[in-house]
Amino acid sequence: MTNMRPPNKTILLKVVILGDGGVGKSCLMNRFVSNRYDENNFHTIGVEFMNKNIDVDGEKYTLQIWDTAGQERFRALRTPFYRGSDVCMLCYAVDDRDSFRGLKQWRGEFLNYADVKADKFPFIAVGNKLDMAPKYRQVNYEEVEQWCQENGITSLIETSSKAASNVTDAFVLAVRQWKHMERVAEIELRQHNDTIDLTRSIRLAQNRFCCTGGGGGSSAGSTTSAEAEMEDESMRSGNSGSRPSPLRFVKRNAAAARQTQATNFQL
Ligand SMILES: Nc1nc2c(ncn2[C@@H]2O[C@H](COP(=O)(O)OP(=O)(O)OP(=O)(O)O)[C@@H](O)[C@H]2O)c(=O)[nH]1
Repeated sequence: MTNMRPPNKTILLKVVILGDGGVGKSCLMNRFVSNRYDENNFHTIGVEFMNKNIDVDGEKYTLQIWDTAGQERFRALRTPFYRGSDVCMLCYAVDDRDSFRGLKQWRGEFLNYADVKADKFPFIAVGNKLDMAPKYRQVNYEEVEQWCQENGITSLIETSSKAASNVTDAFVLAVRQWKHMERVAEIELRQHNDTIDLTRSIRLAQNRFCCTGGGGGSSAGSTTSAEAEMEDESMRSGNSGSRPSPLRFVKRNAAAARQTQATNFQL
């Protein structure tokens, strides 16, 4: 028994999306939840959230996605909502270098207000606006990958809400990152306790709950990614049978074009 979750229950995860104003956080959420894209989105004031059901690696999740205001003047309105998050998506736009530079500050703000440990929390970096013509690109995948490695962020993906590229994959990656952290926490817990006290609620890296309801969200309800069929061991390379060394970044689908670039954590 690896955890105390009853089988066939839906796991509710709070996913918070952070990043500079205009990088496309609201568009990302809307594309994922409703498959809609609005070229003339208004700036978010404070926070908004939407639910979406998704199956990942044979488990059902309801993602409660919190879209936050990126503009500095709304700082006080967004920060109270960081607590209780299970996953944090750090967003930048590939055509906006400042938004990449801002990731450090966003990560710091989140760690401060969510009150979680940096090395125990699942962050994922998301580079949006992948559809922009190459001449407008200001941020290279490789430099973000490097920054992620230096800051203990183990998942990176580029997306386009406009072109609907990699959007579901980004959320699947986020769930997998959460799952990975949960397993690490469980292993640590077992190492510290030979006997697990089943009457004690295990608060792993973050809050999480089980629920039986559908959680609202899109009428489309549950989304099943082809990748979601892969076992959680797919946090390892999908096309390599050998066990990779720990704490190493690899590119999934290395042969794929930039459009599908994603970095994932290696167990
Ligand atoms: N080319 C391109 N433009 C995008 C994409 N996503 C969003 N945009 C554009 O960027 C604008 C801002 O997107 P939003 O989703 O509102 O940005 P945000 O990060 O939520 O901004 P704040 O609410 O101010 O924090 C949109 O109105 C679109 O015009 C994308 O994938 N590609």
